[in-house]
Amino acid sequence: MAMNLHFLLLEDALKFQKFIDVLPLAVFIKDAESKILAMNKACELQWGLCFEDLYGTDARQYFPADQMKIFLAKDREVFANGSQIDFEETVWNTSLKENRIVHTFKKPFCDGSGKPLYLVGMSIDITERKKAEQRIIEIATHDLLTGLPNRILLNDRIELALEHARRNQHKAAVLFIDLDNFKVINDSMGHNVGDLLLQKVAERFEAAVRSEDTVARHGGDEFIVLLSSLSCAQDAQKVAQKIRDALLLPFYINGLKLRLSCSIGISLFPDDGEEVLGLLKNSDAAMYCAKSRGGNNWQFFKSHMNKPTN
Ligand SMILES: Nc1nc2c(ncn2[C@@H]2O[C@H](COP(=O)(O)OP(=O)(O)OP(=O)(O)O)[C@@H](O)[C@H]2O)c(=O)[nH]1
Repeated sequence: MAMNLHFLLLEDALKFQKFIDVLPLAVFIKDAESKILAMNKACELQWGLCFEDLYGTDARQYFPADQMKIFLAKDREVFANGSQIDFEETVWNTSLKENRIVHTFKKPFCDGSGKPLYLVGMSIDITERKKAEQRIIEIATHDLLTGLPNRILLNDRIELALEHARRNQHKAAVLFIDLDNFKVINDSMGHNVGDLLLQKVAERFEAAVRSEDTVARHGGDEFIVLLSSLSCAQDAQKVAQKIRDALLLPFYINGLKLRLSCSIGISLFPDDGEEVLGLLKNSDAAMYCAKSRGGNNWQFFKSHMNKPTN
């Protein structure tokens, strides 16, 4: 029997157990020392343990120390405040041997004077929902082909980098990269080869920068690299050089040897703009300048680059 409710008669206890076993949510009852007095079938499944495993033994052998700490702290909160709490937590499932994310409610069961005697817990497994939410966020913020951050996430990262740079009086740089003559590869080798090449290009760019920097796909054959913390403009130049050189090594796709180059425009924070849009626009203008000089080079933004040409 998954309970030790000494305050109930045996017959009542059996009935009570049957009632709570019908519930699809995990239900458990604890005393003021956080000892489990009862749990239902759904709770046994959620924790991968049966009542006999827990009754009279030390629960610390089943749950990781950091989880136990939270379980006990939340129990104490309920007994101290006498009110219901609800929160998300991670619970180790002993039989699945994996962590599950659950939404737990803990409520005191009080005597006539309002003194908490027991704790009634109810918990719903939200692991799959969390994974689905995570997947939706992933899809909404990343480019499907390369797995790189997309424009939405990039804008967020630039905002954060600018905030950080303002606070710490650092520079930051936006590098606008456009592949040279990529259309020729698509047209001559086919879109599939073009797709594979874009994936490999993304890997090369990522390998060329530090982990705290961001490489994003802006769309088509355009990429943005955000250098979030620079001490001087020369550092941006060094990275641009590295990125350019990284592309010059040949790519091998389906037995084909392909060569590629890119044009890079660099805008600096705060020199060339203090906001996301301005920095992107100015790095784009600098990239066009690099392209107009034959590609395979990089240019820093200069104010005349934004002036219309006749
Ligand atoms: N394979 C593939 N091609 C893409 C994708 N997105 C955009 N493109 C192609 O990328 C090419 C970009 O061409 P353009 O912007 O004209 O530039 P370009 O040929 O690189 O020429 P320049 O920029 O002037 O050097 C076009 O052929 C697009 O169809 C994609 O997801 N996969």
